[in-house]
Amino acid sequence: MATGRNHRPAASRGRGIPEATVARLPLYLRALTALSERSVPTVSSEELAAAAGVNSAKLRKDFSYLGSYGTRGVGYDVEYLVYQISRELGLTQDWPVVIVGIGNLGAALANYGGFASRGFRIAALIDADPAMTGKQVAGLPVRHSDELEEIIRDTPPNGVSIGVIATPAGAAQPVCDRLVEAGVTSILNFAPTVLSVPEGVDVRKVDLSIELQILAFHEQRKAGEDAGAGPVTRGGSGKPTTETGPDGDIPAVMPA
Ligand SMILES: NC(=O)c1ccc[n+]([C@@H]2O[C@H](COP(=O)([O-])OP(=O)(O)OC[C@H]3O[C@@H](n4cnc5c(N)ncnc54)[C@H](O)[C@@H]3O)[C@@H](O)[C@H]2O)c1
Repeated sequence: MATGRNHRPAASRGRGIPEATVARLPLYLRALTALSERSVPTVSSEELAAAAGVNSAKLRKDFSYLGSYGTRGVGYDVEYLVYQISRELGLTQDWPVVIVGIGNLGAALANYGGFASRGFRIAALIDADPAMTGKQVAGLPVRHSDELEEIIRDTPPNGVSIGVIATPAGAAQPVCDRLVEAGVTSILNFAPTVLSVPEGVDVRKVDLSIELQILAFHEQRKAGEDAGAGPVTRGGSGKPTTETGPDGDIPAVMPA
């Protein structure tokens, strides 16, 4: 059974920010972080919307939920918005994450430097293969899955609440069950299977092959339009799109 620990970011839900807005906040944050790295002090809603691939009216509405309205003629303060969005997303605190399944994908994820810089600390790498135990991946020793529960419960300061599943599809549900039983309340699933979880547990699913299939669909449509059916439009919807995601039809990372 999931423990009573509340690992959920106090953020959004309690204050009634729509899920669609929450899903766009990381896009704004990514664009704002790039501006911040270039020491850009302020940004207009139009510029930021274009950089994030979101409609600017939607952006202004989203920011109103954060209580951020910008200054007419000046725009939004980049550093302050980075702070506000990070706080809203719960990124001002450190989130320990475990990755289960340290094969090709799990090792690539472990080696990805972008987690730490966004407030996610890899607490442990877990694999069922005894031959993997103790091997160093991304500077961490792989731990055997027999230790999974202990790792989830005992990682300081409050255990682990986020688990990444990168096992073969057949192992994903049992791994998910064990993670949840030990106290994990958020799961990022890369395995091509639909996970069932109890209420209160969030699952996000990443499937790059689905993204490719969506691109193939748009390519096919563009090819049809090129053949004379009408003007060529990006994304096939008649409006310019830089990215399909929370502002578009299909999320890049899907709820399970
Ligand atoms: N979502 C995507 O876009 C995407 C992309 C690539 C791969 N995948 C999926 O990710 C998964 C991993 O792919 P891969 O290429 O890394 O496979 P892989 O075979 O290289 O690695 C899988 C690892 O999981 C471990 N494992 C198996 N059962 C386990 C269990 N019960 N507990 C802990 N560890 C266990 C294995 O020992 C192995 O090290 C697959 O399900 C694959 O389909 C998804």
